[in-house]
Parts: sequence; structure tokens; C-alpha cells
Amino acid sequence: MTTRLRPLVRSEWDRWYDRLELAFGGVAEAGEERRLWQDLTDPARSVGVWDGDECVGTAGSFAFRLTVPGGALVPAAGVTMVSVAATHRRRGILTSMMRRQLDDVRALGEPLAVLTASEPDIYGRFGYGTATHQLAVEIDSSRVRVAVPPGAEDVRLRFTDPAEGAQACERIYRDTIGSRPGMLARDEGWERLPLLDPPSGREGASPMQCVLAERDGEAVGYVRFHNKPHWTPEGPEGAVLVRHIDAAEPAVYAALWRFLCEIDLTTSVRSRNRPVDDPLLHLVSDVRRCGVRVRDSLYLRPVEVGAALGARAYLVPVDLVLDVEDAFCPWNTGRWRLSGGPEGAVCERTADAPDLALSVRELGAAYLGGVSLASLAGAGRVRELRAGALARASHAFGSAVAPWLPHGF
Ligand SMILES: CC(=O)SCCNC(=O)CCNC(=O)[C@H](O)C(C)(C)COP(=O)(O)OP(=O)(O)OC[C@H]1O[C@@H](n2cnc3c(N)ncnc32)[C@H](O)[C@@H]1OP(=O)(O)O
Repeated sequence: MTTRLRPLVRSEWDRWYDRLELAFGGVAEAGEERRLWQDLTDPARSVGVWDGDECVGTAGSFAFRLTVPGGALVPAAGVTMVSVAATHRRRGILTSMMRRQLDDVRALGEPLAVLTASEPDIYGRFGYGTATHQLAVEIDSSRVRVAVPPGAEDVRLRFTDPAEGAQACERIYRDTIGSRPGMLARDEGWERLPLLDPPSGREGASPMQCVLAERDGEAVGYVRFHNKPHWTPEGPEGAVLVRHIDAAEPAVYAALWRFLCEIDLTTSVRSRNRPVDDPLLHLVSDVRRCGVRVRDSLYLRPVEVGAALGARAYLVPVDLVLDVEDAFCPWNTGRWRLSGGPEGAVCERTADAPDLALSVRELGAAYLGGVSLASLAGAGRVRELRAGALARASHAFGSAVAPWLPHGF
């Protein structure tokens, strides 16, 4: 078998994307969703692997800007649409695409690469570490009450058509980006993503509904959700399926969750993706009846260690030498001195004695402040080479708010 890897040509997109869909099971996406991904694909950032005229491998990336600790927006390649035909699996095609992609990302000068993985076991070998987690909740709203702090009395909630409310929702989303590492700036075109609502994705629930929270006529929060009615001999047991919720202030956030939990004819409120430190956990009267589950979310790889570590801020002053091992991108291997603090940092090559030894994957996991170096050290994946260095570094790499990826890509 001889295969050839080459950049995607726009006219081949349909054939390329059909093969991606096939690798994910062969169930066709709704037209509006497919059109969105077609419009967002940048062929110059995408590759296909071809066996003759048959596409057997796909991979691409988006040019994202990602919030890092300290609030800066840092260029990051958002790796996506990765697949290898079932007939051609485990022959190194993914590896060849990852090789090409990371070389390209490096040439573009983007210090980070990020992705969400279909399976957690795939990307560690390419230097990606689990950098964020997310909560899923299933609230028994027949039992759980939501406490609302003062300040919500003059907030007005009103239904709006999701498309009509989109501009206000997008503005609120934009205002929150800088406050949480892991969030993505939604550049032009991406505002269509949260509005996707194909019937095939509703699991039998209603079309997406949108409620805006307004104070003095100005939108200060919103929630988009589906309502899934369900009738039993004992009575109504409908479910509210939350898609997105954002608010400019705590009282508005609480008012929106209270609204969701009090919708008549429903007995549960579900959300698949909330931050692990979501204030919701402190608003509810009974957290045990909230069905909280945690799972991995964003995987991150420093493409250029020096530029990546120098792009974020640190909770406390830090000055340490990291001995980094990077088998897949050897230009990162070696010793790096990281000096900085809450105002920013520099990270440069050094020959000085190292304080900590770790691989680039651990660095990726710890980068957004959601996974501690101490925890990784507990698993033997970070080694302390100078007494006290681990505790100080672990503290400095932390984040006051948990990093979180609000949506997939
Ligand atoms: C960001 C995203 O888009 S995530 C989506 C990823 N795509 C999918 O899950 C779609 C279905 N699966 C596939 O298309 C393919 O099986 C892929 C892309 C996951 C793997 O492609 P392959 O060409 O088979 O991978 P390749 O042969 O390069 O394997 C490289 C290594 O990864 C390992 N590997 C590959 N896939 C997996 C997996 N799903 N789980 C665990 N290990 C894996 C291989 O065993 C191999 O290990 P080795 O280096 O120790 O020998």
C-alpha cells in the first residue's frame, strides 16, 4: 500500500468530509451542520491522505485564540476532523498526519495546539495532556431548590427567538472569555455554532429555546435549552436540556438556574458541560441530587515550550528550571528557565541545574492551571530534583478559576 499525504484542495472537501463521517460511523450530519464545518474549514490548515484516488485519512486545525492564565488570548491550533479509514487503521497514518500538522503549526508560529479527543488514549503519545475537565449535571429539580443571592429582583426574564437573541448572547459570551482560561474567542463564522439545532440532535426534545435576562432593558445573561416532555401514569416528568448559559453577574446566573429548575411539568435539568468549579454547586440545596459527573475535556500541547510558557501569567512569582522531554517534537527537549509571576513571564533555554523534570505532555496538562504539577508528581509523571521546587511550581502554575472549554470544535 502506498499512500500520499497532501494539503486539502477545497474542491475535494465533500469527498474528504464524507470519509471523516464514515470513520465516525457513517451517520450523515444535518445539512446546516455540514455547511458550517465546510465554511469553517481552512484547506491550507487541512491534510488528506490518499490511497490512489481514495481518501483514507483526514486532519485539520482551526486558527484559535485561547484564554490562558492571566487573561491573555494566545494563538492555538484547534486540531479537528481527525480520522483514518477503518480499512487503513494502525499503519501509522495518524502518526504521519500529526507529524505534518505539528510541523505546520510550528511554522505558523502558534505556540499551542489543542483538541478534544474521541478517546483519551490516542493523543498522549503526540504530547497532548488533559488540561481541562468538565462537569455534567442531572439535577432532580423536583427536590432541589436554587438559592438566589440579592440583586436579582429587577432582572426580567423573557423568551426570545434564538436567532433574534444571538447578538446579545454573543456579546455576553465575548465579555466572559477573558475571565476563564480555556475559553475560545469566537471569530467570524463561529457565532453560528451555538445556534445549530438540527432535529436529529434534539433527542426527541423541543427546538432550542432562548431566554434572555435583562436589567434596565439591557441583556445581562441568557440560557439556551430544550424542553423534553415526558408523561407517566404518575404525572409529568419532563426534562430540561441546557445547551448554553452565561451571565454577567452572580445574581443573574442564579436567577437563570432557578428559572430552569422551576419550569412546570419538568422534574430534571441536565447539562453536559459546565466548569468543574461552577457556582451552581453552591446554589443548589442538595448537591447529591444533582448527578454530578466529571470527565476530561480539552487536551493541550505546547508546540514551542518557550513561547507557550512565556505567554501565560503565574499566580505567584516563579523562577525555576524545567528539564523537558519531548520525543515527538525534539526541538522542545532540554532545560528551560521560567521566570515570572502575575504580570507575565519569560521562558528561555538554560544550562543551569534543573528543579523539575517532566515530559511535554505533563506541561500541557498543567498549562491552564486545571491539573496540578503536584498531582502529576503523585503519579510519578513529574520528578522533583530540588527540594521545595514542586510545591512552589505547583502553586505558581495554578489558576484562581478552573479552566474550561465551553464548546467542542
Ligand atoms: C481531534 C479529533 O478529531 S479526535 C477524533 C479521532 N478520530 C476517531 O476517533 C475516528 C475513529 N478512529 C480513527 O479514525 C483512527 O482509528 C485513529 C485516527 C484514532 C487512529 O488512526 P491510525 O492511523 O490507526 O493510528 P496510527 O496507526 O498512526 O497509530 C499510532 C499509535 O496510536 C495507537 N492508537 C491509534 N488509535 C488508537 C485508539 N483509538 N486507542 C488507543 N491507541 C490508539 C496505535 O496503536 C499506535 O500505537 P503505537 O505507536 O504504540 O504503535
